[in-house]
Amino acid sequence: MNTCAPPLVDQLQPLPLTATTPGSTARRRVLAVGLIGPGRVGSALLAQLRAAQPRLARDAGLDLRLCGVAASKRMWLDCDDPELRVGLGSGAERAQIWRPGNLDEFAAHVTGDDGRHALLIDCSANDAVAERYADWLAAGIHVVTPNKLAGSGPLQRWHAIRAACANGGARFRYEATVCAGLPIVQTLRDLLDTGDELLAIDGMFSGTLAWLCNRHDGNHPFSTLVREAHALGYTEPDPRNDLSGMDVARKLVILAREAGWPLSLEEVDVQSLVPPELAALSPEAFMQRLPELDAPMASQLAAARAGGGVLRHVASLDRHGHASVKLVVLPAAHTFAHTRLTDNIVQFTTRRYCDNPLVVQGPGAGPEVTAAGVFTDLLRIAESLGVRA
Ligand SMILES: NC(=O)c1ccc[n+]([C@@H]2O[C@H](COP(=O)([O-])OP(=O)(O)OC[C@H]3O[C@@H](n4cnc5c(N)ncnc54)[C@H](O)[C@@H]3O)[C@@H](O)[C@H]2O)c1
Ligand SMILES: N[C@@H](CCO)C(=O)O
Repeated sequence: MNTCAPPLVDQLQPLPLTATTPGSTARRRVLAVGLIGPGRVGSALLAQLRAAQPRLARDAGLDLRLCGVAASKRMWLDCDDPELRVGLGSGAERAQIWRPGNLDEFAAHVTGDDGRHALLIDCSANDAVAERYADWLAAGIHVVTPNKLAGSGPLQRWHAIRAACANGGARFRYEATVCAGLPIVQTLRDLLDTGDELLAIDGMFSGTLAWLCNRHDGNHPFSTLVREAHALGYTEPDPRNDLSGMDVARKLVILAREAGWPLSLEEVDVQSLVPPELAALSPEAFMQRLPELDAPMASQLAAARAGGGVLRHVASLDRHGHASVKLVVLPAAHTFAHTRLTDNIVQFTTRRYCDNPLVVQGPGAGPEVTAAGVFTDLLRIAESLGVRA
């Protein structure tokens, strides 16, 4: 939800992404795009792509062609159509012709047979989609995703994805898997590529838990706040992934692997806020029993306050591969105590940034900012494309 007034910069002419003369076709590139997972993030991204298409064509010579949208059971092809409505609500369904979902057909359709550049965006939280990345990349299709399952899943699959990129030349970007739209993966990449050495990463990596810690002041039951965070699009599709600490653990694994450390999810020491008796329920049954978290969370809050501290969800990773995720009590003067709303904060301690770590901070969850992170990845790939079609 974006409640900010339009910034002044919107009134200025945007700068070109590449050195094109407006209207010139000298550097005009076509990028065919398919979106998988039109949920909260996917729908926000569709809206952003639609809004940016004319500007990108005019100022950057980039012809962004939205060729299809695939949901869990059905897909819609040939949707490079100004009438395509975003959000895919009931009105949109009436306006579109859906076919049964088939990711092979979907990828082939986006790729086309005219040698154009093709890019698939996975905005699902589905492992079966992540399982396809290596094949798509090997076939020359670029992949962009906020889905953490490939980056934090089996190491063998992760290596296959990296190998497919190295061998096939297609690019895989996943900035939005860590802290939504914040530049975390790219910052780490830049540090390492310029010869710095990572010593540790510490911070708050959950927008949902940051927001819950900020809002949980004793005036509202914790369960009410979790429902609100879900409705605002901050949580994972199943909020237990946030409350269990597993979503943050996945982010640590993604960053560790980026640094070349072969960390696996099982190696992260994670403290869960979900009691064992609620862990195996269906998502719907879990949401019904959410109030069972109210009393334990109220008592954690009271204990923190009694000691003059605040509750914060903190994660750490060091160069020996030790990774931990937990709810802690911090002194009210601590840097992490002064974050707002869904703020994430990530501290990189490196050989260069040693006495005073490099810090990135800002909103770390929500459809708009996450979609913007995905869009940025798309643009980074588009910048590197040659003219083909
Ligand atoms: N919401 C955030 O703030 C945020 C931030 C960073 C990353 N993410 C990640 O972005 C992704 C999407 O999150 P969301 O909040 O939009 O979730 P969502 O549940 O709103 O959307 C997911 C969509 O994927 C679809 N889907 C599921 N399986 C599919 C399949 N096999 N093929 C095609 N579509 C399928 C679902 O039907 C749904 O429309 C997740 O991987 C999440 O971890 C979300
Ligand atoms: N559910 C996640 C989204 C961003 O990855 C969070 O709250 O941080």
